[in-house]
Parts: sequence; C-alpha cells; structure tokens
Amino acid sequence: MESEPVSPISEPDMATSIAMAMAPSSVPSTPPPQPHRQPPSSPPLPTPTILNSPPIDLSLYLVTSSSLLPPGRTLEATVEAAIKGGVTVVQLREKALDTRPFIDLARRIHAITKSYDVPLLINDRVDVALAVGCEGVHIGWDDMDYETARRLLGPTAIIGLSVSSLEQASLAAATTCDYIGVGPVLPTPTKPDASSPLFPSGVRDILASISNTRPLPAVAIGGISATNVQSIVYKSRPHAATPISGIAVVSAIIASDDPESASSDLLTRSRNPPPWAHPPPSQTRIFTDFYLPLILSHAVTTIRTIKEHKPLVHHITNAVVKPISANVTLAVGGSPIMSDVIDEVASLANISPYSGCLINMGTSTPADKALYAAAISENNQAGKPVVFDPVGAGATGMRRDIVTWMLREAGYVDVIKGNEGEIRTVAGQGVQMKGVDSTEAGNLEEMVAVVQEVANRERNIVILTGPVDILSDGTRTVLVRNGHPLQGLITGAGCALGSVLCAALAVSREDKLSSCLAGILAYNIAAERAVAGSRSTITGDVKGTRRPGSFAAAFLDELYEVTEMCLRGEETWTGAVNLEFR
Ligand SMILES: Nc1ncnc2c1ncn2[C@@H]1O[C@H](COP(=O)(O)OP(=O)(O)OP(=O)(O)O)[C@@H](O)[C@H]1O
Ligand SMILES: Cc1ncsc1CCO
Repeated sequence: MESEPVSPISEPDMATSIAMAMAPSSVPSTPPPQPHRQPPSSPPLPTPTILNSPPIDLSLYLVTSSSLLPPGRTLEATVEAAIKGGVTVVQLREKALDTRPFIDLARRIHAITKSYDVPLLINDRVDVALAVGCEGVHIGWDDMDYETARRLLGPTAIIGLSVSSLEQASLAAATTCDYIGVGPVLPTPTKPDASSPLFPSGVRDILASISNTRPLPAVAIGGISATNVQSIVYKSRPHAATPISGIAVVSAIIASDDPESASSDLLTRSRNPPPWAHPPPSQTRIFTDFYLPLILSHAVTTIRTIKEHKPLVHHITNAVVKPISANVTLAVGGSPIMSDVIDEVASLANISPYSGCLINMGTSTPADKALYAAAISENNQAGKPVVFDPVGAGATGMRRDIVTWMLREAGYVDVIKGNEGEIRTVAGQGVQMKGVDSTEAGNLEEMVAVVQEVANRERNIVILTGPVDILSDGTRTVLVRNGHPLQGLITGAGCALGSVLCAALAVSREDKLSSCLAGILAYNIAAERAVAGSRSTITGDVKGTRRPGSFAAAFLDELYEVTEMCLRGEETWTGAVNLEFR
C-alpha cells in the first residue's frame, strides 16, 4: 500500500508539518499581533543578525572624503560624531591632499579615533600610516603591493584590500590581509573611476568563491545608504558561506548634517535583516507531487486566514485598476486602502498586525520614487510584506529607470509579480513592450530560467503571469496552469492578483512561496469557474459566461465563493488545480 505523505516540510519543521497533516483545518502559524517595528515571533528567523563578527569590528566602516562635508563642518567633528553614533573603523581617504597636510590631518583624526579605541586606516599611503603610527592601511591593486606594505608596517598592522572581482578575491585570499572591501556594490558618485557595480549578487558570489579557501572578513562598499542598507546586506548573504562583516559608507555619513544619528541608524539597520526574509531552503516546504494534498490543504488554510484576519492591503497603485483591486481585495476577505500620500505610509504600515503594501507602477512618474522608498522602508521596518508590480516595465525608458532604481536602491520587496515582458525587463533583458500588455509568449523553459534567475538575484519570490504562471523562490519553482484567457481581456486582472498576494502574505509569511501559490490558485480557479459556471453555494444559481463584461462580475462572484469555501474548510475547489513542480 502506498504510504501516506507525512509532511510537505523538510526535517527542521517536521513536527509542525505532522501537526498540520493531522489537522488540515488548523490555521497555519500566522503572525501574532506585533509590537511596533518587531517582526512576528514565530517561526524564528534563520539568524537574528546577518553580519559576521571577525576580530576587527568592521560593522560600520567610515571612509572619509572632506569634499563632501556640509558647509561649516570639519572632518574632525564629523568623525567624532560618527564614532559616537557607532562607527567601528575609520579610513582616511583624502585623494586631493599633499603629503604634509595629509599627515597633519591624519594626526588630528588619529588623536580622536584613538581616544575611542577605534582603528584608523589610511587609504593607499603606507608612508602616511607610518608617519602617524596609526593602526593600518587600506590598499587597492594599483597601490603598493601587499607584501611590501606588510613588510613595512609589520605583522600587527591592519591591512585591507579592495576586491571588485572573483580574480581579485582569490588573489586577496592568498595573502595574509586582515579584511577585504568588496565593491562597488552599486554605482557611486564618490568613486567615479570605480569598476562596474557588483550588485548584491556579485558580492555574494565573491564571498562564496573564497569560503572554502580563506573566508576573509569583508565590508561591502559603494552606494550604500539608510534606505538600501538592509536590503543590500540581506541580498549579499551567501547561503552556505560567511556573510559580510559590515558595510562601508562615505556620503551617507560624511555629507550628513547629523553624522551621529546617520551612523546609529545605519548600524541598526545593517544589523537587522528585512523581517520575514527568506528562510534557507532547509526550512521550507518541499514542493513535489507527493505532497500535493498537503500543499493544497495549506492553501485553503491560508485563504481562510485572510478571511479571518481581514488584512489591510495598502495599495499604491495605478488609476486604471483601483476599483477592481479594491473589489478583489474585499472578495478574498482583505481590507483595501488606496493611498499615495507619503505622510501616511508609516501609520498604514503599523496600524494593524496584519497588513502589507502593494506598489504598482502602472501610472508612475519619477516623482513617485520618494513615496515608494518611504513605503518600502516603513513596511520593511514594520515586518510587513511588500509586493511590487512593475507594470509596463519594458515600455519606456522612464519605466525601466524606475524599475532599476526600485530594485537597487529602494529597499527590499518580498515579491515581484509581472507578465512576461515585465519580468524579462526586471531580469535586464532589453525587451520592448508596446504598453502594459505582455510581449508575445516565449519559450516556457527559458521563462522558467528567467524567473529563477531573478528570484535568486533578488532573494525574493518572482511570479511571471500569463497562460502559465511561473512562481519561484530561487530554489523551488511551480508552474500553475489554471486560469482563463478571458482574464487577459479585463484590465487589471494582473494588478488585482497583486492585491491577493499581498493579503496572503500579510497573514502568512513563514513560507512566502506557499502563500503566493494559495492566492494564485484561488484566483485562477475562480476565473475558470466564472467561465464554466458553478452552482452558487449562496444562491443556488448556475451561471457561466464567455464574454469579458459579464466575466468581470462572475469572476468576482466566484472569487468570493471560493474563498468563502476556504473559510468553511471546504477543499473541493482545489480538485481543479493543475500544477507542475520543478
Ligand atoms: N491565456 C490565459 N490563460 C489562463 N490564465 C491566464 C491567461 N492570461 C492571463 N491569465 C491569468 O490572468 C491573471 C493576470 O495575468 P496577466 O499576465 O494577464 O496580467 P497582466 O498582464 O499583468 O494584467 P494587467 O496589467 O491588466 O493587470 C493571472 O492570474 C494569469 O494566470
Ligand atoms: C491600461 C493601463 N495603463 C497603465 S496601468 C494600466 C492597467 C493595467 O495594467
């Protein structure tokens, strides 16, 4: 006899999964009411902090540049304030100074750093470090070679090396250097001659490449600011290798009018991963046909939890789809609010333990970037999910620029959902979309690869919608063959799916891919039922439709029916699922 599936979850969560299997109607672990700025407490995040702690504390590494000081501020005052705010290492980098004034400045700065027991390193100039007697140097590949610098400075000096490629990482790992500065992570105006940006995935590759030979302490540098630090530190983290030890910043502190608070804010954020960050693959549900009954049972429970907790879905969305998005949110049991006001984002992110934010750039202008950054930052801080829909991403240069900025600079988005043209654009392929509708369908296998690649790069969930929906968290991938072509004939069918995903994540974030799958299944099976006609459990009527106008109404009705079934614990509707696990 075939044995019963025991668990859709791997080893670490076996007890939970068995409990789930025994009681399919039980509610999945959902976020309990949370205090402000605290992520929900169960299950625990993989690690409380994502920085590595080597012997030198590299947590917050300040690189100076006097030319960026605000008028009237001295470098001495800024360095002292920054140390009070939490800076753990100072590197004096003053490219424009001649030797004598450089040494004079270094002596004054060293007097300050020494009094706080913070190491002072000199950029490039071994002679200046020797003259001042400070703790060490940071050198690049065009400066004095490492061995000579070590011979001159002695075995106890701190020597750091710049690394911007895999090749340089392996050269650095072959030395006895104390740490590496990996970058530029992002394009940065403070080092215009820098090599091309690595982005967090490049930093990750570099850390992983030396993890088996010499896992050096590393600071990430280049374009890091308060808004993107959490996301950069999190996305830079390799799965099975030593993470970065800290972040290096220049303008985020030096150009600040309040370097002490800027430093303490950067330090706090860098030590906290985005709440509900991806669990490692070992802690996620196994997606295979064998576990299908439990995956479906979990989907029903997730939708039921939406109905029970009525999560607030803060929509920052386009003008075209506001009514359908609000109606879809209500039909699945959520509570929609549309607000594009920057002053409201913090309150909305913290108003309820069950909430999330959907950012849809269907009718965006560049002026909306400030609103998006604030919304992402507040929701990241509050532990709330952010869903990003890059509508029309490949249609114009303006849209491409907003997408690039969103993913590099604006903070962490839990889900990116779009049609094929949009997801290909997010992947960096130069597709030309005619408008908001997708490009012609490409090869399925290639699309699967694109979705997996972006999910891996962004360390989040990526969903490509169309006749087949492809969902991936970079490790697990699911193809959903449910839905109906009429969905493509009502505007906003994709946008309103974003509302359902956000509602599902707002109530259940411990396995984000499962939550998204629950939302898509209910949504697309509702569409099929709207076309085929099904007996309403409310009125007893059977009505089908084949035309878009009546489909829109029937779809909303069926979405309500399907989700009400979930509330009653009925799983019959899941008989229609058509899934493929990769
Ligand atoms: N031909 C189809 N067959 C089955 N389902 C479809 C089809 N086309 C779209 N869908 C479904 O419709 C929903 C929206 O996907 P679609 O790719 O049309 O979104 P979109 O282009 O972003 O829409 P919009 O910009 O109008 O909001 C998804 O749930 C998807 O599965
Ligand atoms: C038609 C349209 N134009 C901008 S957004 C939008 C809604 C579907 O995405």
